[in-house]
Amino acid sequence: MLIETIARLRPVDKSIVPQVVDHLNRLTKPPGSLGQLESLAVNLATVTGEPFPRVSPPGVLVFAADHGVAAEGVSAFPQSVTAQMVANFVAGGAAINVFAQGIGARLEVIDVGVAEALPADGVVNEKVRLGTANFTERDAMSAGEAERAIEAGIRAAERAVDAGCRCLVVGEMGIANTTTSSALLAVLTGKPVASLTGQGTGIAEERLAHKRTVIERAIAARAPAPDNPLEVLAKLGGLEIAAMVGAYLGGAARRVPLLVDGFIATTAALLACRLSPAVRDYLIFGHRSREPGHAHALAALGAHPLLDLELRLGEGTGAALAFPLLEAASRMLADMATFEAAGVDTGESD
Ligand SMILES: O=C(O)c1ccc[n+]([C@@H]2O[C@H](COP(=O)([O-])O)[C@@H](O)[C@H]2O)c1
Ligand SMILES: Cc1cc2nc[nH]c2cc1C
Repeated sequence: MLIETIARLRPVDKSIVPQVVDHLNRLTKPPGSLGQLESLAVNLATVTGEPFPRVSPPGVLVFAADHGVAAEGVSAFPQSVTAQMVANFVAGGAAINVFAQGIGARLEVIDVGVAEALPADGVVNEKVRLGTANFTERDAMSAGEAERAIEAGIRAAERAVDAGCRCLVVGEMGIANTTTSSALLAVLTGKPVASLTGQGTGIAEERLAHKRTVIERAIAARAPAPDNPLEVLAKLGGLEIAAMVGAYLGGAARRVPLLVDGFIATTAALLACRLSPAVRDYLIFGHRSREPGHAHALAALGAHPLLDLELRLGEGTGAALAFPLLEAASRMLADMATFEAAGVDTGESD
């Protein structure tokens, strides 16, 4: 399924660009005056292959899993919070529930590896294993498990598109997953661990040095080949990150715009692009996270996020908050009057 999805994935069709730019320049505004909203509209057209792309309704996918490295004391919160927050997602009380409702999204919560049993109702059970192993001691998971988690993500993206979603917001929940993401990024980018490691849920400054040491020790012990993204993912984790990789691959194969969230989501996006570079064209970056490593992850993808609200929550919240800008770009193309139709005189450029 992974191989077939990658084989189906094509770069976006740029032949539509002149038609869309021409239309944008006929709309009742000085050419280019809607700035980044205009480039966003062009992007949406190339992704979907439609001159009047539609992005509603969006689908929000929240992948949850636990991380064995939590045992090293790298998070400000205990591992139990992952399962408890999944229960909160099901009950509708988390930030992502509120923001998803605000944009009329279909929300799905997928358990790919929460360490505890979860209620059957309201969570898609794709549990690959009960959390990853502590990667300071052994590989986080096997290559087969990484592939199964990726495939759970592909299935989730396909379910959302089959249900009518025209844009995907990909989010996550997993205590200690900033440690995993920093380790992944250090290997994938070759940048020093210190520059990629931050406070996550809010560890004290003193504990940050310990978090860095844990990551450095783990990378030295696991020594994954940086040019083998599946090996990097299996050795360092995590299960929800693998599933997000799958959601990006599956969504790109179905030609829907993919809204990337914060630090963890961007790390997964980088992995997806290493597996299949064509994915890059489908990614729209929702926001810049407060987590310091996010800037490096964004730079590795040549990405410029839409919002900078100093968020550091995850769950897909920053991406969901950026969705109204995509909706605005889509409506601008479809609903604005042209100079001709509105009887407005054109300017010097025509
Ligand atoms: O999205 C981000 O940029 C982000 C930055 C910091 C923390 N988080 C969230 O916080 C959790 C990971 O933080 P930590 O400290 O446990 O590694 C995980 O559930 C993420 O969703 C998310
Ligand atoms: C409460 C809480 C909510 C979260 N949502 C995503 N990561 C989180 C981490 C914590 C601790």
